[in-house]
Amino acid sequence: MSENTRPGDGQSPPASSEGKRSVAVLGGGSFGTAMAKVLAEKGHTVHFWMRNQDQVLELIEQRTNSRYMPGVEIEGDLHPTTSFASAVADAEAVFVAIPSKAFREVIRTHASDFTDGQIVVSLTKGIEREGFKLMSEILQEEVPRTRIGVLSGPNLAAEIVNRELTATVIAAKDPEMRRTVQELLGCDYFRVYANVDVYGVELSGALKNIYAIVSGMAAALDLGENARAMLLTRSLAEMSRFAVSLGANPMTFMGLAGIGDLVVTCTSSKSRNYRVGYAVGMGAELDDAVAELGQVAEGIHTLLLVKEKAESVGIYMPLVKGLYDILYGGASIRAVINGLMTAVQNSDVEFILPRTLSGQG
Ligand SMILES: NC(=O)C1=CN([C@@H]2O[C@H](COP(=O)(O)OP(=O)(O)OC[C@H]3O[C@@H](n4cnc5c(N)ncnc54)[C@H](O)[C@@H]3O)[C@@H](O)[C@H]2O)C=CC1
Ligand SMILES: O=C(CO)COP(=O)(O)O
Repeated sequence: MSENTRPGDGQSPPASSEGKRSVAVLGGGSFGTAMAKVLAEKGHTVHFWMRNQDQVLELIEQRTNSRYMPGVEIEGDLHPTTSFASAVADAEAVFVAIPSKAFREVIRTHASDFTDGQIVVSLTKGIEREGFKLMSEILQEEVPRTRIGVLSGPNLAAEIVNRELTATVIAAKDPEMRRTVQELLGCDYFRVYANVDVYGVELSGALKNIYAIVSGMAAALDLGENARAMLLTRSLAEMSRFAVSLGANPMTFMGLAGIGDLVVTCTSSKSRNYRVGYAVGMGAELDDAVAELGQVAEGIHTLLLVKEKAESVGIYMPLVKGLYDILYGGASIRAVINGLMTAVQNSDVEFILPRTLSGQG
């Protein structure tokens, strides 16, 4: 599809003045920029908070964020700022795109700036080490009087900024909140579906990053199309086994936030996690691959936490274990693949035919 014919290009009617609402986006990286752009183009007043003053100035003067989204201009009523309090003060909804490592610290530092009943939506796909907490759980602890939700799905920022057709999922218990987020974000290139399984949607978004690293590695080794399908399917089996054991709804994994996000992240070199896996598969050291990326690849961190958690609750996760052995245990990729391929053969869909525990495959 050419730039001129993209559904959102100039044909997307901006929100009418009565549809114009005030929102905030926290985090000046790739995804914060993409979501600020969607919201501003929809015609809302967007308060865009980031810590870097130079980035704020560039956004004000040139309407670009060249460090994270070179060549992308943001139109509309955008208010970039380093003042957290002024960003969230009048916002009906606050969208948080802060990497998981800094998420609690940022929210805790500014907790008193949030207002009671304000909608706060996490866009972050990661897990906190201490207590294996998801971002919505952190929000619940730090800003308990807000209304909390999670947005997750196959949402590559690099495509959203070009108005390429995208769908996502808002997960929240409160139906009114789900509707509000659908209204705020939905437009002719961005569709928002709803789910009530907050835990499943959120955990799925974090887990798929691990498998994107694995897939990137497999692509570097040119393992073939059958292998790619096997890997994707067994990744889905493994992540859903883990998440369901912790309380997620298995059906969530059939949706956009499950299989949808897994497919896009495991098959696209636009995914940072996939790129890290690819680089390691080509022989790079992990630290060099991450440094070269210059952006967050949550899966590296999530891998450690999930490996630990899976062992502590006794969930069999051979792909997580294999990736951990490669990245942190010095195992060769070929030896790990060989181990996986020669493990005892087991059931395909374990929700239909339960896995035999002796045949850990
Ligand atoms: N980029 C993408 O395509 C998507 C990303 N996400 C998720 O969004 C989250 C954020 O990722 P990106 O924006 O892509 O990362 P990024 O690496 O592009 O940017 C991270 C941003 O966070 C800021 N940051 C880091 N520590 C901070 C702190 N202590 N205080 C204030 N700001 C801080 C950085 O300055 C930077 O602006 C991640 O959890 C990621 O998984 C979710 C969907 C799509
Ligand atoms: O979550 C994403 C797409 O849905 C982005 O994935 P990466 O963080 O690997 O770029």
